[in-house]
Amino acid sequence: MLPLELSGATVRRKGKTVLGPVDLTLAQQGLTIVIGPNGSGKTTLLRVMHGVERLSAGSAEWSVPHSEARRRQSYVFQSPIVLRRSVLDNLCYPLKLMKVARRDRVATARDWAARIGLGDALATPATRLSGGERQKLALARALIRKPDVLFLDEPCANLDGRATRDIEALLLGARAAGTRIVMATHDMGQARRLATDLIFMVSGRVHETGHAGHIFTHPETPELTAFYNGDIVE
Ligand SMILES: Nc1ncnc2c1ncn2[C@@H]1O[C@H](COP(=O)(O)OP(=O)(O)OP(=O)(O)O)[C@@H](O)[C@H]1O
Repeated sequence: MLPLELSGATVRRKGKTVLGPVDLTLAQQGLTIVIGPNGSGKTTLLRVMHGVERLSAGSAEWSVPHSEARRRQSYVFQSPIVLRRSVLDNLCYPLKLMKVARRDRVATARDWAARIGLGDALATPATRLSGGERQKLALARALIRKPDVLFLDEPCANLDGRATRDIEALLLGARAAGTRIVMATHDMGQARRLATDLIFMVSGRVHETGHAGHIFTHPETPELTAFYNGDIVE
């Protein structure tokens, strides 16, 4: 379904341009990290790519029809959304929507529960899990569908080191299995650990973009240099 081509993609809200115009090609391979100050448009960019944000101008086109593209991608929010049901039911639900047979659903769900360290908590209501456990469950619910493309909006915000490490391991596993990942983060350490390429947003525009091997060591704009240094960028 890749590449995804954004051409002049623009989002206006209440007369204010919050994104764009953005021209961008999301290539076939890799793990793209989106960074930038608060309000720079990271979430809006992800939502545009995912196809849930109405464009005021421009376009966002996959190499397959929109309906097919939608089916083959998942989105994980910063505040994980879990059903008020058991861990097992949470994991079975996406498979049910995909019409997977019940026995296979349960086997796959058990396998994923074990992978995220919740193998002994199958019957626990998801609402009773810790923040880190809940985020892992939300990620497993996205990955269980084997999406071709996975969007994540700050999935490790407010998580401790261990939960963050677990989530990063799941993401690297998904990437190795062929899932194309696009993720917004505020954590520069995480960006350096995971990114194959970087998109740096400022004021709703793509300010700088490039491959990890180069952009972390040779930022071209003073704003990205300042951002790396932890200075305030507006
Ligand atoms: N529903 C809305 N109505 C009006 N403006 C909005 C709305 N949602 C977001 N915005 C504005 O759009 C701009 C981009 O917001 P966005 O959430 O995409 O930024 P972000 O980089 O993800 O920010 P953060 O790092 O704080 O999550 C901001 O100026 C924000 O105030």
